[in-house]
Amino acid sequence: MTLHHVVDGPADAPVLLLGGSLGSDVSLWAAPARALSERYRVVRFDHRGHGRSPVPPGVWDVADLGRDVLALLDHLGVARAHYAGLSLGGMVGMWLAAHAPERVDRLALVCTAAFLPPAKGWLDRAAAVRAGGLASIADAVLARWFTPGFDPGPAPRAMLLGTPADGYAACCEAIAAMDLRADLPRIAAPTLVIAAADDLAIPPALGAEIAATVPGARFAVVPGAAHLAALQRPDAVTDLFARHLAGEVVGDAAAVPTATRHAAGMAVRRAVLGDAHVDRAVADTDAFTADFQDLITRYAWGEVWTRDGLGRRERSLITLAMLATLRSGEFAVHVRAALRNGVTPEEISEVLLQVAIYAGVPAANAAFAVARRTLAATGEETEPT
Ligand SMILES: O=C(O)CC1=CCC(=O)O1
Repeated sequence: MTLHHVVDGPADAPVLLLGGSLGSDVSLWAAPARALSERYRVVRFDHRGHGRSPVPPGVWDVADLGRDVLALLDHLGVARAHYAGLSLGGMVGMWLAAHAPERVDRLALVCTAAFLPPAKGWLDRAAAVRAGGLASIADAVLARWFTPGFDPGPAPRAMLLGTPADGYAACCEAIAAMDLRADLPRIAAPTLVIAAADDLAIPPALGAEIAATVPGARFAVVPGAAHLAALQRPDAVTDLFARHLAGEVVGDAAAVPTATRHAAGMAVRRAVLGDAHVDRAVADTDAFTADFQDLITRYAWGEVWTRDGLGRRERSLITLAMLATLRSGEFAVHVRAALRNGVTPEEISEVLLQVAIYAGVPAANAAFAVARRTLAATGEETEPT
């Protein structure tokens, strides 16, 4: 299978591959290709199941999409190329740089993530598209492609609606199954990660996590753009590509420590609260709560829960006492977290006795009730045996 592709620029120039997002085709890159083809042989391609590329039967994963790109390079007789990809295209770029490092020169990753839970959201979207076609999700997708008030004209909707439903759905399923986080430290290509300031589909924090984990990566944020930054701010994206490909040090290394805290916080938050809880919190995040979620992950989880001075078990005991005293709705979540951190039901009971003495019997009484229900739901024994 050969991916549909469009080539611009001199035959003897260095090759730049451009891979697009879910629901896009080669037209996504028309403006950057026009500018960059003065210096590069720009090869824009449609992922399988997209644009004019074939839609192979069956399921596939991001590795299959990456192998399609390697086959395209072979078809073109190109040993090594620069690669830039947006969203799904960036996911393919991370896979390529980690699994075929000899084929990737410089790498640019735009509005993308190495891991994009919850899987259920992607599987639900795939099912909706298989049942009702792209029209059934078009308004929701377009609302996140551009910032409110930006008029992209009719072309992006037509591009999305022109995507084969089976191809789109299979790529949603590939994203549901994707976890490239372990690949990131292996990427040796000089990497520029670009996020869009107003991207609600893949917020800048996820790009920052990539930049924090890929050795030596730089991070830049394009203002005034949402997810399809290549269409909304082609000038800014093209400028960053051009400078990065020319070897200029582009972007902000200072953003990386913040990203590191976010990545570390997210890892601890997942270990303590569980993937299901964190996936729900991430999925519920919107423009109103995004900054708060970022603060919690970076500060509570990335700065305090990660400190060495106390173990997670001790932090859980203290947290239970405080949440019980405050009669917080988060108490049940932290009962489950405490079990994960090695606290026993007997110790939870001791904590609540202490709460009764120092914070008051009513607070302890309410917490005992919640703790008992929560422990029963997790299958923990609460009666003396
Ligand atoms: O369509 C979206 O919601 C955003 C997105 C994720 C991967 C991709 O290519 O687009």
